[in-house]
Amino acid sequence: MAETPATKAPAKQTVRRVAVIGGNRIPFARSNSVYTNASNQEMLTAALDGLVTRYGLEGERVGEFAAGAVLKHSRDFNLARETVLGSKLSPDTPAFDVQQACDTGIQAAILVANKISLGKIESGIAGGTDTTSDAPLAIGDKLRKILLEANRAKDTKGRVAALLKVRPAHLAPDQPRNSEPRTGLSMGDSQAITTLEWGITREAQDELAATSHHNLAKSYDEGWQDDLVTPFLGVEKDNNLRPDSTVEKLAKLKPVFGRGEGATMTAGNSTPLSDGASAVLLASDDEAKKHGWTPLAYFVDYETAAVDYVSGAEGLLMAPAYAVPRMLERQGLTLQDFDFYEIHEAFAGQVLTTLAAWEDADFCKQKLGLDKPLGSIDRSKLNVKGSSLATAHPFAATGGRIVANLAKLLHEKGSGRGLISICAAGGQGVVAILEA
Ligand SMILES: CC(=O)SCCNC(=O)CCNC(=O)[C@H](O)C(C)(C)COP(=O)(O)OP(=O)(O)OC[C@H]1O[C@@H](n2cnc3c(N)ncnc32)[C@H](O)[C@@H]1OP(=O)(O)O
Repeated sequence: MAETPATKAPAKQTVRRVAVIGGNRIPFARSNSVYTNASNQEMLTAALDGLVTRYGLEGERVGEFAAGAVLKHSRDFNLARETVLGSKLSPDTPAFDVQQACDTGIQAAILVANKISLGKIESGIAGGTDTTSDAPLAIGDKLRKILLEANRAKDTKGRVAALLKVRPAHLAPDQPRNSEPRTGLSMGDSQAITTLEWGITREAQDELAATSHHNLAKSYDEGWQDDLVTPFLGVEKDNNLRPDSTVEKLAKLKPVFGRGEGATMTAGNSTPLSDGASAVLLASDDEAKKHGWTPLAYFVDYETAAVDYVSGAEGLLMAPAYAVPRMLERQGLTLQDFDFYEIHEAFAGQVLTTLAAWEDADFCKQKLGLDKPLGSIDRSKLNVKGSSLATAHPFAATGGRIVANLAKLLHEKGSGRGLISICAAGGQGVVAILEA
């Protein structure tokens, strides 16, 4: 009998492991310092081209480039593709934009990893960039509506009639806010509530901040940050780094989030607003072999979670505390089965409340449905090369920094497993596991 579409064998479905080949970033910078004239596209192109040069991809097509920025100008509606067109990659490389607030970078990596895992592409690059120095300013709603009306008018009389409605107050720009639309609270003020609820002390937060600076400073001294794309606009190092940070110095800073006696969050134990970009190359084993690339680590699993912070049922930045146990259960792992923990330091208070929640029997029982607490982690394995408090946190660039850092750490160790945890605005969180 002749083979028909209906009698043909089912289409091939593949699930493959996904290698992290390597990543790089430009040095991160505090807002309104050294990158005031750099756009998202320039920074992302620099991070991407760094990777393209390092892995011999000039003029080549990769399967896909997924990237994003949290704050985008309207001209950047097609940021990832425009970045490819301005880069050393082949213009035949497809690209698409991703946005999940501070989880943008890790989500971009997950999307690329899934496509590789399913056999749809052989390699891909994930990127992220953000600038708060070159933030998009929009015109206010009232002026925008008047201008649209003037644009629609059929004749000069109609246009003039519309434009005459403009009042001086309409000229105030609409600028991006660092606050949640549904609560009106900034990320910092939201976390200040959670920090207070969990009884996290000022000293514990300052200690975590000082450790982050010391770990990052040590990594520079050891030459570990050798894959940064430098100099970028003359910058060689993250300019937020303060190697001389001490708990005593940090204790002198005034609280900037929360109110009254319980306010413990300062500019020293919070990430600063900042600018920067990162990119990570992922590939199948076959593709890595073809190019002679040594995989640094493999993506094993990922999970996302979201919490109801609007009603106050949970803290804004607590989603990773929920995502991690789901992923651990699926993998049959405990919280202690890791050699490295990369927990994004949005605020020292966020890291410490997450760790406290995992140690708390009531939280683990009532909110996670577990018989016993997840327990403590070995703090000497946490953010060993520094994290966002020291590097700074250009929102969408942080995921790529963390994936690349962890993959490099696992490769150097030659074995083992690492946990990634990244909280984001909107009460969301993305977590992942990498293995050597
Ligand atoms: C999911 C997420 O990631 S949520 C997180 C998203 N990110 C955010 O919300 C960003 C939050 N950060 C901010 O809004 C701002 O950076 C703030 C409000 C914390 C601080 O802003 P600013 O007041 O402009 O900070 P600034 O850089 O001036 O620092 C204030 C002071 O702290 C000092 N300082 C900061 N870090 C340190 C340190 N490690 N050691 C000693 N002093 C320090 C500064 O020197 C400065 O001192 P000065 O006033 O004597 O000059």
